[in-house]
Amino acid sequence: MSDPHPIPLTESEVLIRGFLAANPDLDASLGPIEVMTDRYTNEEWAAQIQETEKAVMREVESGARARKLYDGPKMRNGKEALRQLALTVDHTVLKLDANSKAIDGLCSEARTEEFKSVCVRLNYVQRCVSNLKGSPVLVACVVGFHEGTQDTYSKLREARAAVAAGAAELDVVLNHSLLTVHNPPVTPEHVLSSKDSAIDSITAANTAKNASSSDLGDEIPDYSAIYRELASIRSLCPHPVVLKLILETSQLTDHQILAASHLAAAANFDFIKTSTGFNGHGATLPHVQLMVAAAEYLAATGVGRSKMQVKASGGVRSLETAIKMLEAGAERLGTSSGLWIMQEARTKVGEERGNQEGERPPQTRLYTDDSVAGDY
Ligand SMILES: O=C[C@H](O)COP(=O)(O)O
Repeated sequence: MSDPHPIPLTESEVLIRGFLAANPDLDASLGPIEVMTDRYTNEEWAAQIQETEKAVMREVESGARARKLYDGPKMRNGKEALRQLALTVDHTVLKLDANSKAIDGLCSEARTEEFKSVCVRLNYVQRCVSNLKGSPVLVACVVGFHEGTQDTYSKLREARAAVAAGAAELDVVLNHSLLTVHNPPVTPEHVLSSKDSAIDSITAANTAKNASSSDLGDEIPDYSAIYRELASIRSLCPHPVVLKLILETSQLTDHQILAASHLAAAANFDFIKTSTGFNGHGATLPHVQLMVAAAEYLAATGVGRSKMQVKASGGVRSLETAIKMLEAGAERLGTSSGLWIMQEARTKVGEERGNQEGERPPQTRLYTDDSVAGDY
């Protein structure tokens, strides 16, 4: 029999075809698949990323980016501001010990507050979809959470399963270890001074170990492998599925954040998102500014089909932080403190309007631990 594919398949194509062959039942639900190819070598990606970095850093270092303010919800606008704010919130529960009751609570709060979405792990997607039937609240599911180091095939399987269960949005964790593999060693002081959980210290210690075992500081990271993974997920989860790439910015240098942003845009992701909330610090203002600058530059130079949005997540636990992130250009907030933020917003609206509209929600429950909002 003659070869049905006379042109050699790219690695993305092989991965996607392999996935479809192993999952024939998923095929019908996929819709038209545009198989995205591997496109460039690592050196070619590196050259493009360098251009992006030069342009974006020029703007950031001049101070122009930090001065740029976007329209956030203005509390003096009362209910309209509350509505706008709520529509930026992905109401999130990702703790492993979350139970069905917490998930049901999350959904009913999201309905009441009219949040944009609930963001959960795969095992709760179906439950959320059924809880939220008939409401505009979307269901978002994390993929590769929270390390991002799972192999591409398992991320594809997870992503497809989430879509099949009714998820409208996928928050995919970048395999950031592919970017940081050649980082210089992290100092033991850094590991010890980490204010993060024990798990983060282990991650940091491993990163340090990996970094010190290689002496490859000048090597180009495997950009092709990152692009291949993102392009495969995009191919198998076409629009209207919204794809967000969680960069885990606490683990990355500015250069690496820009490289990841560039690859996400090239693979037609819809959002770049700062953090999982489980590894290192969460969203910081400078990182959000950097990512917004990157998204704008990449759109202006035609990388990707449309402009990526930025989601600030991890440690967004107060109205003040939420508004700062939105004014820096973030368009979505990933937070487990959505109720608290809305409560603060209602109080503020009440204050700014002579207490006319200062009603409070019936309950305020945090889905986070008791740690203080990060001074990021
Ligand atoms: O994506 C969202 C984060 O996991 C939420 O983090 P947070 O619990 O610090 O709000």
